[in-house]
Amino acid sequence: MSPGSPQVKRQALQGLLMKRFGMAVATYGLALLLFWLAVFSDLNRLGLQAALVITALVVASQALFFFLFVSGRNQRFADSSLTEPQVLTALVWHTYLLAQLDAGRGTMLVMYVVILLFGVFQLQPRVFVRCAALAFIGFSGVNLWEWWQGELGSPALALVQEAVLFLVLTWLSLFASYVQSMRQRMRQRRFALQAHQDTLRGMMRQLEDLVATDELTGLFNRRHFLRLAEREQSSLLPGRQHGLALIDLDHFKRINDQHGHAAGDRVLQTFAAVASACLRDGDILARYGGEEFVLLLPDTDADQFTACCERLREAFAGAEPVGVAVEQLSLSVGMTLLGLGDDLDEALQRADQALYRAKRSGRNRCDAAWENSSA
Ligand SMILES: Nc1nc2c(ncn2[C@@H]2O[C@H](COP(=O)(O)OP(=O)(O)OP(=O)(O)O)[C@@H](O)[C@H]2O)c(=O)[nH]1
Repeated sequence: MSPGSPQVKRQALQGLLMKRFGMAVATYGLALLLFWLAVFSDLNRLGLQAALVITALVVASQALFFFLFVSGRNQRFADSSLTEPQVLTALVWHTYLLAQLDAGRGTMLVMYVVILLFGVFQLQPRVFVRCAALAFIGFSGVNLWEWWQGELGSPALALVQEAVLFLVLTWLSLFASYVQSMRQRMRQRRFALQAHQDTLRGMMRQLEDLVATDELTGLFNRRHFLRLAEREQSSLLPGRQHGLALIDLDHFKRINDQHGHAAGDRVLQTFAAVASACLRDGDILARYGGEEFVLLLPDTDADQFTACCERLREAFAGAEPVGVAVEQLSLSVGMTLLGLGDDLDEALQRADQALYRAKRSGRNRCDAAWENSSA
């Protein structure tokens, strides 16, 4: 599984969500502690038994969320963090517990802020306002109900609490909206940056191709070939060898002189196309310079390599460059083998000497210099 794969990303996100849920549970723990302090200090209207039932229900609601996260079922929801349901559940519990308090109600108002802070970074402004409104309506409902029942101790104090809660919730909603717009802007910047990076990467690739490629034939150039050949040589297994050949088109000067430089170029392109078609994917063919080419055939022996070069020579002899009426095309090849400890320059010199012999013996042939290689 690669680090960037969707599964790994999902696992990392799930880990983060579990951590955040752990924070929420810890906050519940503290809130329940305060609740029980209120129960034992007679600030709470609930009896011991009712307090126990409420505590059990609160724990059960958190157990449900825990189950959703642990089983991965949270991922079936549009927002897998389940922030809104968690915040709403906490608001409902908190409002209920506030309703059971007498004098301590004002002090515990601050817990609304703690609950809503969980949604500041995750909830859309609209959803956040909805949650804040629920908190305010819930608290106002408690006060109104008690006032209606004639149980509200101090209506003036309740009014001040309402005003403070309204102010704090309004401020929090504005803050949440600001945070969301900042996040949106940062996300857009990140996308723009990623797009720039992709463009740069594409340009780098194009540049690398340009630096490695011969413009006329589309084959690798000499410098890139030497780099690839060294890499191939270092990956050779002991006792195995690569085939190395220098290929030179015969009487190429004559083609240029008789048909023009453009026709000569087309013959070079024809060779590149014909030779590429004769070779396999892992074989490395490059333009070594002028009308000379170099071939590296990985992991081969003298017989297989000779057969490959002969096939290539025959294929070129039968080629017909478009728009160039050349009587007879031919090439000469100098072959050698390259072992693990061999010097690449020396191997190229061996191939060059074999090529020289092929030319001297009348061209249109393959000659080999196996003798100094470990063949
Ligand atoms: N059209 C064209 N000609 C090129 C290019 N590069 C080198 N040449 C020509 O290739 C010719 C090579 O000539 P020579 O080195 O005498 O070799 P040759 O005529 O093939 O003779 P042998 O190799 O002995 O068979 C020269 O005339 C170069 O100008 C190129 O990119 N395009």
